[in-house]
Parts: sequence; structure tokens; C-alpha cells
Amino acid sequence: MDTLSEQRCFDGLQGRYTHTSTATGTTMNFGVYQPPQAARAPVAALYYLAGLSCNDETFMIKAGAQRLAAELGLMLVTCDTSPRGLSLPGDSDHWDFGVGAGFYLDATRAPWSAHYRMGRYINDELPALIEAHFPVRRDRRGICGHSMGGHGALVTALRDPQRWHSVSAFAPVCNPGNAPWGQKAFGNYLGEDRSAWARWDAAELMAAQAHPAEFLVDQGAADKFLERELQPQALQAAATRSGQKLRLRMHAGYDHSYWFIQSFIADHLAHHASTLLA
Ligand SMILES: N[C@@H](CCC(=O)N[C@@H](CSC=O)C(=O)NCC(=O)O)C(=O)O
Repeated sequence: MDTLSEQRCFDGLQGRYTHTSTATGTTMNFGVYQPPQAARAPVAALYYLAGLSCNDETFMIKAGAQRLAAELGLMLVTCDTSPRGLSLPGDSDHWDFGVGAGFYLDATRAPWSAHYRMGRYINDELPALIEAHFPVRRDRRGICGHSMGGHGALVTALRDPQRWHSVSAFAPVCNPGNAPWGQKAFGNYLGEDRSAWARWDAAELMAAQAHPAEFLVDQGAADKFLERELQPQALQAAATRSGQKLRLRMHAGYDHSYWFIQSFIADHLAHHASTLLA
């Protein structure tokens, strides 16, 4: 692991780092905000997954989360949205597929299957790396994300509920098997077998099995992607079916941007703190 940058922030430390990932076979950058409390004892970590066309820096720069993370004593961890630098055929032709659009799953279809293994990267490799190099508790992990990354957070927690103790999402893609972004990604990364899609689809996973924690999901009612791509009603229906505790909040006038995330990030950090710091 190498350090790209480190800066003082709210008496803690904002860092950007790089390492070679065994999951993706590429260099991956990630961000860590260490709150001041981490200088004294291990703290709980909240992982954040960004959306399409973003990278490991987007949330750290735009969400305004560090001040409250410093108050609460939460470490923040961000990662990239896909492997980079591969030049696979078609990986940079569209902003919603390939580079910047890994969908946090493990691809099974060539050529993606050799590198687009973001599922195991997020669930296994990145936490192991963080826990080996930073003062962080191994028994308290939260996960949050936005849009494609909101979906990634829901799916990661639903697939491995013992590992992820608190969960939230901003404007997540809820049922990618029934939405254009998801169909494009799943068709290319996983092939045409819909039963394989269901193992990476938040609504399908939630309908089958509830996670023990209550999920917080915020959605802007003026989000241009709401009806076509995000479909929160599918998540609500899945929660009703399995008994998943779900606090789904619609916010009049808010769009899909980081202005929306910035407006509600405090609620999300408090939501995670209520479980991770209990
Ligand atoms: N380039 C696209 C817009 C891309 C976009 O809106 N990305 C979202 C995530 S979308 C779902 O995963 C995002 O978070 N962007 C970063 C930001 O700062 O807003 C287009 O042309 O529409």
C-alpha cells in the first residue's frame, strides 16, 4: 500500500492511498478519513460506495461528511467504482458501463470476469486491507452508497449480513434487473441467465431474506433517474415481503446530486453511529 496524499481535517486525517488488488488484478485507489479518536483507540468504519462515473475521491470531496465523522468518531472509507487502466473492448464507450460502472459485483462473463470483481473487492479485500493498516475495529462495519453505489451497499450487506452491521443508501438503484443501467451491466457482466442476476439484485435479495438491521434509504422526489432507473417502490415491496425493516424517505424537490447527499449525510452518519457505536 502506498500513500498518495494525507491532509489534516477536523483534527483527523484525510488520506488517499493506492494498492495492487488481487480481486481486480489492477491498481486501486481508496480514501480513508481517520477521525481524531482513531489516534487513541480503534474506531468503527463506514464504507461508502459511489455511483456511476465517480471515483474514490467523489464522496470525500463533495459530501461534507468529515466534520460529523470527527465528532462521532467514525472512520470513513471510499473506493473506486471499477478497475481502471485495462482498455477492455467497450469499457470506455459509455458512461454507464465499464470504467466507472463496475456495479460492485463479480463478473462471470469474459472479458470482464478476469478483472471486474468488485463484489469480492468490497466485501473481502478492502476491509482486510483497511483492518491491517488502520486503527479500526473488526467487529463494527457499516456500508452506505449512492445510486449504483447505493445498490452496491444494499447488495453487499444483504449477501453477507454478519459482516455488515449497519446499512444505508442515497437514491439507490433498487431493482437493476428491471432497469436499463442494471440490464446493461448485468447482461454484459453476468450473461443472460436471470437467476445469476437475482444473486446481485437488491430487491430480489431483500425479498428472499431480511437483514437484521434497519435500512435507511433517502430518495429525492425530483431525481431525473427516479422512475426509470431507481424504482424505490420495488425495494419497499421487497421489504414488505421479507419483513425487512426499511426507513424509506422521499424528499420533495431534491435531485440526484451531491447537493442532495450533502443535505442528508448527517442523518446517515447518525444512523450508522446508532448501531456501530452502541
Ligand atoms: N454523466 C452522466 C451523469 C452521471 C451521474 O449523474 N453520476 C452520478 C451517479 S449516477 C448513478 O450511479 C453521480 O454521483 N455523479 C457525481 C456528481 O458529482 O454528481 C450524465 O451525463 O447524465
